[in-house]
Amino acid sequence: MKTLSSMHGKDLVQSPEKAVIVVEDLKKSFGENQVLSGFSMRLYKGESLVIMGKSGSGKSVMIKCLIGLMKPDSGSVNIMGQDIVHLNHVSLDRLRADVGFLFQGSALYDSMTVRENLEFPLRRHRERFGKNIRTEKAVLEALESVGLAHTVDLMPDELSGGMQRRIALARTLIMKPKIIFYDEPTSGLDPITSKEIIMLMKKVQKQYMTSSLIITHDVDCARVIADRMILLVDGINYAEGTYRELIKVEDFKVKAFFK
Ligand SMILES: Nc1ncnc2c1ncn2[C@@H]1O[C@H](COP(=O)(O)OP(=O)(O)OP(=O)(O)O)[C@@H](O)[C@H]1O
Repeated sequence: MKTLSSMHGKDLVQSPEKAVIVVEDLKKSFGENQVLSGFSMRLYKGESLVIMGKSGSGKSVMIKCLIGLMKPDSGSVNIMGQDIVHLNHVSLDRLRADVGFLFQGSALYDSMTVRENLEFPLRRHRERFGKNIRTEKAVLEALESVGLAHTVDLMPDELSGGMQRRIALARTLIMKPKIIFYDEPTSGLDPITSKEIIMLMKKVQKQYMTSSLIITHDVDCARVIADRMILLVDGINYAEGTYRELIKVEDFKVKAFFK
């Protein structure tokens, strides 16, 4: 099989020691259905890496293997120096505090105010911040970074879909994660709100100096945000490169993404 994985974005420093996630030769099957058949990737510090794959290509399976929710059949996943596949629950939970998630739907708790929604992860990971964390300050800081400090006492159903997504991002940011996983961050949003979310993701990436792994179908989102992209096809990292590099590739499986 022809792979195009040797192409890389040129602008980022991609020395191995700068990798915050290293995935090697990940394989996962369900019975006869081989979903991942040797997927490898690296996410470098400060980078926005977009992974695209068509529906059913195994993006969710891959993410679940990355965060320890699913065990791969073989291969390795290393996040910030820790071997995820063999990590115990306690260490995994601790590591997950360093990794923020913004998943599809990004559900807020309907019965809690915005403030309570943001306080929730702080309480859950109290040992990370100590007893003396100034909760109110942390909540307002996170809300300010998504431009929604004025909503602190509102309930989720008083907010638009785009605002709810931004609050969910604030709830992720309050943990000061080193890596953020975004799963379809613009799904279900209109084009203008999608653009706002993408610009916000770019802004917080700089402000919080995070590394981002973004799963999306949205080519416009990828074009704007990706420092580098990986196309997941046939269970492998079929093609890798910047948006500009990939749109020039004369391979029908790659071209299918940019039609
Ligand atoms: N727990 C499971 N048991 C059996 N098969 C599964 C399981 N989880 C996923 N699969 C299969 O793995 C394949 C990939 O599914 P996955 O959800 O990862 O796709 P995806 O790329 O995330 O798709 P989408 O973009 O539509 O969300 C599918 O064929 C799916 O049926």
